[in-house]
Amino acid sequence: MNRWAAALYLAFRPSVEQRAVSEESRLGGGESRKEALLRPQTAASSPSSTGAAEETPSKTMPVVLPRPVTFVTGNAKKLEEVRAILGQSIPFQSLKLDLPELQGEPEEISKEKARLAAASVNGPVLVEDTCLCFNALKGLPGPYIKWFLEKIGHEGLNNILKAYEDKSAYAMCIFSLSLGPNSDPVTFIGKTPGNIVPPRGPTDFGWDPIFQPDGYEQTYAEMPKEEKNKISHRSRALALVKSHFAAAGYLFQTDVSH
Ligand SMILES: O=c1nc[nH]c2c1ncn2[C@H]1C[C@H](O)[C@@H](COP(=O)(O)OP(=O)(O)OP(=O)(O)O)O1
Ligand SMILES: [Mg+2]
Repeated sequence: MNRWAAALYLAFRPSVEQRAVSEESRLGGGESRKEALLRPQTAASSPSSTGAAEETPSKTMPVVLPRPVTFVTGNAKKLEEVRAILGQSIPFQSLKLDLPELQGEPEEISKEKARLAAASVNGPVLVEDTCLCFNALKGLPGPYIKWFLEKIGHEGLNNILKAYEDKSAYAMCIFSLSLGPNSDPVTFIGKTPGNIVPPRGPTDFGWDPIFQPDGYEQTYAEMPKEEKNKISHRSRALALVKSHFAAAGYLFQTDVSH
C-alpha cells in the first residue's frame, strides 16, 4: 500500500488559476492595492515591480510541499496570536526554537531566520520578525526592540523619547516563507502606526502596554485580544500570507499513516 496515497489534498482556492510559487513570488502575489503599508516584498522584485494588475495566469503545475508549513518561533505569545488569526485557513504546525538573528535591515533578518529554520526543519517553514520602530529615531530600535525591552523596559523606552517631541512609532511584522532549504524566502510585511505612551494594561506580551495604535484610546495591551488581532501588524502581515497561499494553491503531501 502506498502510505502517501489519498494524502495529497488541495489546500485552498481551487477557483483561481493555480500558479507555481516562483511565479507567485515574482508577481508579489496577494498584493492589496488598498493598503499601501501592507505590500508584500519579494526577494527578486523592487517595490515598483510588484503590481498585482500585471498578473497573468501561468500554466505551471502547483507546487507540492512534503508537509504543512512549520511556524518556527521561540515566543509562545506570537504563536497564540498566529493561531487565533490564521484559524483553519492555512494548515501549519509549530516548532519552538529560538533562532539566532542576523543584524541588519529588518527584511534581511526575517529572511535569514527563514533560511536557518528551513535548514533546521528540512522542509517548508514560516517565521516572523517583529520590530517596534520610533519615527524620531528613524526606525530604531526596530528589530533590536527585544534587547532594548529586556534591558531598559517600558520606562526606559519612554525615557528615550523624552528627548523628542515626536512620539509616533509603528509596529511591524515581517513574515518569511521558505518552501525548503534551497528555496529563497518570500516576505510579507504588515505595519500598524501608533504612538509610544507610558505603560497601560496587562504586561504579558512584550511592548503591548506602551503602544497605542492610531485611532484608539487603548494600548495594544488594554485592547481585547480579538480587537488587537483585527488591526495588528501581525494580522496585516498574515492577511498577505493568506492571500499568497490562496493564490499559490499549494498541494500538501501528508503521510496519513502517522
Ligand atoms: O505583538 C507584539 N506585541 C508586543 N510585543 C511583541 C509583539 N510581537 C513581538 N513582540 C516582542 C517580542 C520580542 O521582545 C520583540 C520581537 O523580537 P522577535 O525576535 O521578533 O521575537 P522573539 O525573539 O520573542 O520570537 P522569535 O523566536 O519568533 O524570534 O518584540
Ligand atoms: Mg527573536
